[in-house]
Amino acid sequence: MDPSGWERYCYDPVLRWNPEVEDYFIKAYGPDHFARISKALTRPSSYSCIRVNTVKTTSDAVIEKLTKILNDSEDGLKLVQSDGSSPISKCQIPGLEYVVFVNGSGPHRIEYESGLENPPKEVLVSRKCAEAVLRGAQVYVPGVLACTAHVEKGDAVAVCVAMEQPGDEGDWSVNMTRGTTLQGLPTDPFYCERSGLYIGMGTTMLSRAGMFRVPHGIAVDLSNRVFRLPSFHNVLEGEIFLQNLPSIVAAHALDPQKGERILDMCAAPGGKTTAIAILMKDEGEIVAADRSHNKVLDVQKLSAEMGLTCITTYKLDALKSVCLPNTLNDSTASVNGENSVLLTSHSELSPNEEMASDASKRSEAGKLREEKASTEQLNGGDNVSQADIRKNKGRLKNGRGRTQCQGGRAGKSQGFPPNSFDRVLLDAPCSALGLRPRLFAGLETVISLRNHGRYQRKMLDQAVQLVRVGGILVYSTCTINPSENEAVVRYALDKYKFLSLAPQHPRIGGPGLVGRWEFPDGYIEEWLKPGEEEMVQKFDPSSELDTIGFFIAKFSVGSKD
Ligand SMILES: C[S@@+](CC[C@H](N)C(=O)[O-])C[C@H]1O[C@@H](n2cnc3c(N)ncnc32)[C@H](O)[C@@H]1O
Repeated sequence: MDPSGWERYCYDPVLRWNPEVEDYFIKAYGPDHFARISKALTRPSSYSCIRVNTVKTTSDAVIEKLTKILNDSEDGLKLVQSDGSSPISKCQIPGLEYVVFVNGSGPHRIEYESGLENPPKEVLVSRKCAEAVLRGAQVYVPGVLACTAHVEKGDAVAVCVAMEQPGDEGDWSVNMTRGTTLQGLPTDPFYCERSGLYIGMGTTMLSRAGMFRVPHGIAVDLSNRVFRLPSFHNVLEGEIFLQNLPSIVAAHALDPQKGERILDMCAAPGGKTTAIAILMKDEGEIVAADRSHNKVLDVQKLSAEMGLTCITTYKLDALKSVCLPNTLNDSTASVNGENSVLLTSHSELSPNEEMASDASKRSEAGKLREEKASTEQLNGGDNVSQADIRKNKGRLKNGRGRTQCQGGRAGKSQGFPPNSFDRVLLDAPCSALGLRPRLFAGLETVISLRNHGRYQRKMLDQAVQLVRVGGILVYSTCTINPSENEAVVRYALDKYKFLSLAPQHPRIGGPGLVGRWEFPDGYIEEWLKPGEEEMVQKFDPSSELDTIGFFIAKFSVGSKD
């Protein structure tokens, strides 16, 4: 293939940001570091991280089973490392020996079998589809946007990505009608824009007509990928959980102890909840709450699959997690020693904060829509009717199962009394600007980023009240945005003098950002003070650990008087 062909048919994406956001991140990280972060975000981690359910099995047993599974699969052959060694290994970080890594590989240079003179047949997929494919998924029918004419089942095709393009008014869109025909010629829609956005070569499982006619199924079997990572979909269910390393570390930072009462305020789908339960050897009580009813069911399902019984799930808005004792209503007060079905004292949000809350809800809604597997409908509201309270009370009296895993219903909670938990995890909803691979980041503005921070501070206000004196609060996000990380920590430490940053074990992330930033509109954001930066963990996607971008702060709760 000629050199210009290589340039076109390769994978070398440039992450697009809102210009003001880019300026802000460049100030925060420095231009070179931010360029490295931006590049790292466009790639998947080079390994899959697997948390072993030590309540059911051991890492040695899992390694043995995975080795067999990989050896038996076609992918496995491709995963064997260049020196012939196994791609599967145990994590060497003390305390994390129950974590197993499976190395992938890439980026690989793919032979697209033809070049500019004789372009390959192509299938153009949505960005979300491409991001999933880069993580190891197949190309499914709903993700296909366009395809070359006369493609038949069994044809070899190059798969490329349709990226959002800037509009005249600072907006972004993919102006492409599903079913568009590609010629592989410069006259094609988005011909130039697709350059450097080829993610692999595969074999069509359907003809072009089939791809746009059938509702689901695999459209392309992508056998030759830019990144090769094994897909562990439905593998060793209940025995393993695919989880990013920083998320596992967040559960360790909480340092849960057997017999304690722990609240996970934004728990779904339950990755950290189940990690915490395993660290507690399934002894004690973990209250796992989430705003979304369907997502709470996911937590129940995961808990049941993993055989964990110490998890109680509730549908609860984290902004309304605290119920004050003077709002107790006899008819809904604690039943059987449970103190979760209570009338709630809700803090009113200012218009700005309503906006923040709405923005965050919208971004959550956006994320939800994008999750192909999810069938969830956003819940219309979190208000609890008297009928619901009566029903809930009845269920409790009749003796609810501890994990409520059966029956497909999530108990609604109206909040918990202050100081009622030993430890609280607030793994907050966030801009998710640390998740990898990410091919586009243009939608977040400095205002939306700040609004995420406001929403998180409101949640933290609730969390602080729920931890008992002497207890622990862990705050985490999966974003690189300082407004949602360091600025939230600054807010917490300045507002609540009884909070102090506590050391975390293990500490494998880097330091947080010290300083402040004045936005062009005059808004000043304060980050950490000197001496605080080593107390938090900031996982840098461009660092050697090769993780997602993630942030963890651990607070000790002193006397609240
Ligand atoms: C980052 S995810 C949590 C991931 C989870 N901790 C895990 O490890 O699997 C954030 C979660 O917050 C939930 N959420 C968003 N707003 C919420 C709110 N106001 N109250 C409770 N949960 C909320 C979302 O439904 C989402 O499941």
